[in-house]
Amino acid sequence: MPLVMGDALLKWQKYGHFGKQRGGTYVALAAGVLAAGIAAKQMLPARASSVPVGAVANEAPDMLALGAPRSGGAAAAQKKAEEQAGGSKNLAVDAEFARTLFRFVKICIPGVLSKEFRMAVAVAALLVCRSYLDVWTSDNGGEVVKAIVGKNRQGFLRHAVRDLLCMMFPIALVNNLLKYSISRLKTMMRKRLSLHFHEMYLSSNTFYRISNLDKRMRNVDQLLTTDIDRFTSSMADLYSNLSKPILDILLFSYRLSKTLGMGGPILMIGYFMAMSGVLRSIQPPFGRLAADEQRLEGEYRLHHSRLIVHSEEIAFYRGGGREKMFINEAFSRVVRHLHKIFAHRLFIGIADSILIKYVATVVGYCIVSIPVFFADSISLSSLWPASWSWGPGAGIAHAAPKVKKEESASDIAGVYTRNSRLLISLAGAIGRLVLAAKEVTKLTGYCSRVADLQMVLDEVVEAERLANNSSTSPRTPAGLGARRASRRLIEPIDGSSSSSSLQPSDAEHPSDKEDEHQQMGRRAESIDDTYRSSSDDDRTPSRAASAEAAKARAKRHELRLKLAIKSKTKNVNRDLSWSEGLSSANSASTNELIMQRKVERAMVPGSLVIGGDHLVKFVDVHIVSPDRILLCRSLNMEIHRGTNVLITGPNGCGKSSTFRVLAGIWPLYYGTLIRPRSDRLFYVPQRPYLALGTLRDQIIYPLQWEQAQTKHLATDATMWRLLEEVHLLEVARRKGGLDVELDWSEVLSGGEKQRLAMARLFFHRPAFAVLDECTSAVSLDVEGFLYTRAKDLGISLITVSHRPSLWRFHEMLLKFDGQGGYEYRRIQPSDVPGLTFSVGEAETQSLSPDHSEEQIIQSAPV
Ligand SMILES: Nc1ncnc2c1ncn2[C@@H]1O[C@H](COP(=O)(O)OP(=O)(O)OP(=O)(O)O)[C@@H](O)[C@H]1O
Repeated sequence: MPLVMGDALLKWQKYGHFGKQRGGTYVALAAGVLAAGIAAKQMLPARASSVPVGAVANEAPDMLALGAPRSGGAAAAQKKAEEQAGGSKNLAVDAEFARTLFRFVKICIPGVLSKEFRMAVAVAALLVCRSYLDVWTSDNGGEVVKAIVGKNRQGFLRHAVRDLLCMMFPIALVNNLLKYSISRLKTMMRKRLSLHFHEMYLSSNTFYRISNLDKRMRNVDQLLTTDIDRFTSSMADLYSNLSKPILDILLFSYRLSKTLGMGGPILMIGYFMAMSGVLRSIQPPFGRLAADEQRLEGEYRLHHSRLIVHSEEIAFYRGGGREKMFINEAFSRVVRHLHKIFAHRLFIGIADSILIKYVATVVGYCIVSIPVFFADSISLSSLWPASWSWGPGAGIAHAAPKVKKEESASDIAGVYTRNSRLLISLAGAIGRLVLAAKEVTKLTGYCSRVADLQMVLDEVVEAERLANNSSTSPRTPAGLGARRASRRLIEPIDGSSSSSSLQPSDAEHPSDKEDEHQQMGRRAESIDDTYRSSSDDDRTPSRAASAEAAKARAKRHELRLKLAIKSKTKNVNRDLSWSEGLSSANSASTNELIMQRKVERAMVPGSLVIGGDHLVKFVDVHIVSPDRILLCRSLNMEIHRGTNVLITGPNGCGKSSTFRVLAGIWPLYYGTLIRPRSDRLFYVPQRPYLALGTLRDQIIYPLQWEQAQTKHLATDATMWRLLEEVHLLEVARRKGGLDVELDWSEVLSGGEKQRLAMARLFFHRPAFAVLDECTSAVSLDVEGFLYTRAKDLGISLITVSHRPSLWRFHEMLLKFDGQGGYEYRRIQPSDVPGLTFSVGEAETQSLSPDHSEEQIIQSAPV
């Protein structure tokens, strides 16, 4: 840029100062156009040399810094982001986009009284100020040069010293206030949108469903952090990058028209616009290339993060060499892909230079030469009829270049300086406008990603809400809608599953139990019909099927289910079948009778009944994985408070999955489930989650200390007592006590972590606890103590374990066969040689329906 300006100045000196004044003026203007061409070239987007959008957003207000070099790294990063957002999708700027954008704008700027709206108004006001200051700077620059060339000391002092000193404060203030306000606006909008999404994503178990069950959204973390940031930044940039250039172009063109006529600016604008269209049409698919680059970079990063996470295991295996191979291979793939991108950039860079730099210069020369060489035959103003009062020719017949022979060198210099600055500014404004058009395209990409997230969250949250509603009113269309919506969660994103069927696991042998299985198979098919019909419905924009259709489907299912129950062959392996469950209702407590009736009423697929604290009951529940594998069919199991159940079976048979369904984090597709409120059901996994915070925070998780104090009367003494009960007193003292913040998952051993999780269980004292191999790393003696303590507290234990030592703490056995079948029965002494518990005692516990919650709690020592 300085070279070009110097070159132009030399030409101006040659032809303007020493040569003919008129010719010199036009050559000076040509130099200005040349500079403008280069400036505009720097502003044009979407090519290897394109300006980073963020940089432009920040620099846009600073018209004086148009030619300033920009960070290549930032450019690359922004470009990557830009192309990633656009991806390989063709996203249109249409009414749908406008509607979606408007929805998000309303979230970001909730009303005219909001602080975001006030900030947007402030930015608009500052943009207007900035444009007027740009014009003033150009005019004043011209006056300064004119004073210098004309040796006008008074004029120089007035314009170069007094005026500039007076205006420097407002200019600096407006420039920096503008940058500050745009940044604040971005952050404010990001905050609004992020909080909006946090509200949905972190409500209930939506985060789990999104990442584990709903396969449509990948990298939600990236969407919630990076993409929302880019989207709001892009919106704020667009706001400033659209409004200011339009204002600038009008202002600068008007000013230039006073000396050049309107034709010059309009032809230049037209040329840049046309060329940007041409370049875009021959542009390689940078969106797809960048998406691939992101993927390969992601794979490369993944190898590094796996190395960090599993460093200890890899070190034990001495696997550094093998890992180096993985990492180097992944890195080579990145490099090869980058080379491909560079080759594309080489091609587009050549086209870019020719069309935007050199041909633009020629065009600039031609435009300003027309009045010089063809003054008598062609006038720029004659390109438009002077009679058009509204067009570019309006009033310019007399406004054609006003350079008179008698003008002095200082006048020419002043005109030159002002015009060249105005041309540079005009070119910059055109560039930003072109960029803003690109920004809109980019915004469609970000908008579509955020809109996808919004849509999935809407559906998952709605499914969750309806599922909760359905627990009290399972027959209502809302309940059916919930089940349909929850089924949608396992539809793969491409919808291919709509024609697939619910698959039995690979190990299944239908011939073994032909009769029973035929029936079950039919029922599984009926579920699949539901999947098909519901998935078709669900893909329609209205989502909710008509109430009639829902009722009809419910009726069909009810009928099928009744038939299935009626003709069900008795499973000899089951001690407690559904029919027995019904008949035993006579001896059940009133609560149970009410519950049974609820169950009868709830005989439509996938009904959840939130009951009291005394019962967990599965009635014909199918356990289905998110991959639509039927892990267990028609699970019937009844666990009264006070009964402890041991669950066994081969790996992958669905032991943990049963509790995913019980906890409500996997959808209940079929059957009826009765369970207590979520906070009365506790889950202790094999690898306990330890949150960030103190030891106290680990024990009371997920409560905060204030909540824990209110709800459980928690005190420091309780905390120490719990630590003592799980044999962690010494460890706690060694680590610095209750209030030391450490990364507990790092500083505790596997067994210590499991014992801490048991302290958490004892603190919360739920009605039922699912212990999923949660003492696998604990020594046998401590394990026995922990189980005894849990039972003493009145917690009914549902344990998944392969350890024979744990059998004695349970009365019932649920044994999966790994082929979709199971048995649920009382544990017999013969099951485990050397088992030492009293069967009579166990029987009393498990069969006593009158064993009320109050009795259990009262008998439990605290
Ligand atoms: N999020 C998931 N998406 C898809 N399939 C899953 C998911 N989680 C588990 N599965 C599959 O469900 C099946 C049952 O898993 P589950 O965790 O219930 O096994 P398990 O009986 O507890 O096994 P183990 O004794 O090894 O812990 C497995 O085949 C597993 O691959």
